[in-house]
Amino acid sequence: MNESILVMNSVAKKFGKEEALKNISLTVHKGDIYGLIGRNGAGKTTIMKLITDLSKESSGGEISLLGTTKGTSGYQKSLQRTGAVIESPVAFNKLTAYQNMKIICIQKGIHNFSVIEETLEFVNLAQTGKKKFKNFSLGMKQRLGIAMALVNNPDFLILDEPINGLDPIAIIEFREILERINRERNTTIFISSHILTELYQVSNRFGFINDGQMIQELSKEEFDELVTEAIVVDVENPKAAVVVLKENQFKNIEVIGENKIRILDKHTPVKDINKLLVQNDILVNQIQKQENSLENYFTNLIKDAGGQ
Ligand SMILES: Nc1ncnc2c1ncn2[C@@H]1O[C@H](COP(=O)(O)OP(=O)(O)OP(=O)(O)O)[C@@H](O)[C@H]1O
Repeated sequence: MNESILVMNSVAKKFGKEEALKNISLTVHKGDIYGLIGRNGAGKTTIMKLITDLSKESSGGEISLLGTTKGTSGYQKSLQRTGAVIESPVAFNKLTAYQNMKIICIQKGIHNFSVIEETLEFVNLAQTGKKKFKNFSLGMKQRLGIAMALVNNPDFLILDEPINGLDPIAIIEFREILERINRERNTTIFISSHILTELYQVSNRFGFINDGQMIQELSKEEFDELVTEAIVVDVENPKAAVVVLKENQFKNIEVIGENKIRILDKHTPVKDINKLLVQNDILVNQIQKQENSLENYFTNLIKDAGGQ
């Protein structure tokens, strides 16, 4: 069975009379890059603040982190093995990346400053020299925030909306860094966003929250299964392709363009289609899974849960 890094069980949080979180339960497994997705005000930051003990939950419920329960003495030790960037990355405007990292090292009792260069290298900030934090791009600021959270090599990394406002190239760079942290440092990552298409690119599991409630938790495979509708094959001779596929028991096939056929059974193995067509001298240019839009899925999920 998968080892759990974070388990929240029926956790609630009220601000005055407002119920910001209503019985939230979620599980992050070791090795996950878990994407917490929810619109503005859904409760993402509140969840992260509860986990990191920046805020107290209302009565009932339980939070367990790296095998310890919040409220017990061991929890602080688990927090020392956790890095977090919540809300926006905080650093001194007039200091460089190196100087900001040095302050964090001192605060965390790390005396071996070689970790600074190493970590800055890891997040592609080693070449920023004398540039001050205030002159960094948003992507650079986010990456410095991560570097600061990584100095003590945490087992668990919490990142609140780190991809907000990044351009597509910065998102790709960001994804590569997260994947490296996850793979090379064995760090489990918990990351939030209100933009599913962006979170989709980096996460392997998802939790969808709306209005303080968990609507659905699922893996990327389960998610792909839900949004995939059909398989589209780009071939040189679509009519011949349909005949060959039908003769070999493939069903629900239609020609949808000059060079395209669509197979409405999303479970058909792509490699079998390719092999069969090539064996019958039909050239295949491309095979693609046709998907429902991710944002549509999210919007419908919220509607089904009673939101607008
Ligand atoms: N300190 C606070 N006092 C009162 N209400 C709060 C406080 N912090 C959060 N809330 C409320 O709790 C709800 C959840 O807020 P939270 O910041 O967790 O949402 P979020 O999903 O992180 O949103 P965003 O994407 O805008 O950051 C909101 O209705 C918010 O107004």
